[in-house]
Amino acid sequence: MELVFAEATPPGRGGVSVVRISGAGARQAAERLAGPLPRARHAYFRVLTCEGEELDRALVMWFEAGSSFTGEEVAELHLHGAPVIVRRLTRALLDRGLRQAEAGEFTRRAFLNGRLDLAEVEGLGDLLEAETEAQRRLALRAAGGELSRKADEWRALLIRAGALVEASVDFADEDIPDEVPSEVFDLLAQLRADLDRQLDGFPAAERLRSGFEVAIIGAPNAGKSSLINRIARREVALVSEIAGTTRDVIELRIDLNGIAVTLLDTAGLRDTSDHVEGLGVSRARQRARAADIRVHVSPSGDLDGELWSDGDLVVRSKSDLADGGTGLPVSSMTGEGVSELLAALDAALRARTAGAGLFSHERQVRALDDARRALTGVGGQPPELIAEAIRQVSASLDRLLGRIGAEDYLDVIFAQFCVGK
Ligand SMILES: Nc1nc2c(ncn2[C@@H]2O[C@H](COP(=O)(O)OP(=O)(O)OP(=O)(O)O)[C@@H](O)[C@H]2O)c(=O)[nH]1
Ligand SMILES: [K+]
Ligand SMILES: [Mg+2]
Repeated sequence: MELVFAEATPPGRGGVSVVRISGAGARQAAERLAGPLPRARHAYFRVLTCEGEELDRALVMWFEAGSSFTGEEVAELHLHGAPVIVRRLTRALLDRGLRQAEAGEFTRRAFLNGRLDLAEVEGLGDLLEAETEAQRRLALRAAGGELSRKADEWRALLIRAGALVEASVDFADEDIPDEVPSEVFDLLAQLRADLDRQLDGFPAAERLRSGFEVAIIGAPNAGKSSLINRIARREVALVSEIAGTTRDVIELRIDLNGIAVTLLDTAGLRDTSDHVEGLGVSRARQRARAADIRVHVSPSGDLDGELWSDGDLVVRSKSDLADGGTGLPVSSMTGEGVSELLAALDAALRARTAGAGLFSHERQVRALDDARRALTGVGGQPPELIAEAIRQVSASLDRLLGRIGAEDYLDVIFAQFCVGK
């Protein structure tokens, strides 16, 4: 593999900037700048020199192939965190024929070298993007190999079942039908139940990873935009006494006690002859339907019967103006009821995350679903068919971990990584 390098820390000023070099010869490349670095995984404080000129004083270390992040020989230079130093070093490394790494290239190399499987790569990508505690926790489990261990567990079970099927085939006597031992069916039923459980837990896990959507809906002037502004503690949406102020859907990303939530402020729902407002209203309905929860807002505590879904919340807005009525009293003017509303939302979302599984990506679930399909109907067939089903499930698990069929997907996933990762 070609020798590549990149700044592993975010570009800009900081305490330190770390430049990582990966590939055969990484140590030598570092030694040309820093002098001899006899021991792997030892930090050396060195003067870096380039063309006889001092470049920086840095902490330098290297890792042998097989015990680094990428699996290749890696050197790390911990420089003073000034962009000008990184630029000077970049020039020096390019002059020496090293290439700048592409986005995600270090991780891609780690994957190709078998240091990470695809589920771990996805977890790592999620970890870098995590904004809330729930996202961080879920991503860390995936990056730490929990999905991979689950797949290994399933694989062990398949190997045992496969061996039993194999042993049941009596090659000597082709006239007597072969009996598959019942343990095989027990093992496959166990696998199937586990797959079911993980597939059932996907929607909640997916929401934990990507966030829930909560649509604030109601008639014009109900106070929807005022409410989202109150929650945001800033002016994210225009507010006016004119009915039909909001047209586009306005998104506010919040961290609700660790759960990522996107609140949607929407156009007031009504029949209108105004073309543009009409576009806004149909957009509002569409997004409201697709949302996980709708918060129905009106001064009387009414709800939109057409869009109502179990688990939705009802807010009686402008509670500072009038008493009585149904729904949670909330005033965006005084702030009354806002924290109660957020608490209710938190409880509603938390209830939906209760059965969250480990698998949170569509790609992973497709592989699990294939595996489950291969097991469907496995019962009284001849051993050859059962053996074939076992092979198919194995192939699905290989796809899950990216051992086969990942080529097209790799470019997509690594493009989301930043340079230096
Ligand atoms: N007193 C009082 N007035 C409010 C409250 N919330 C909103 N208003 C007023 O009600 C009017 C409409 O508020 P908006 O937040 O624009 O209502 P909206 O539901 O977003 O309206 P559209 O975008 O037109 O559908 C504005 O004049 C607000 O100042 C409240 O809690 N108390
Ligand atoms: K308004
Ligand atoms: Mg509005």
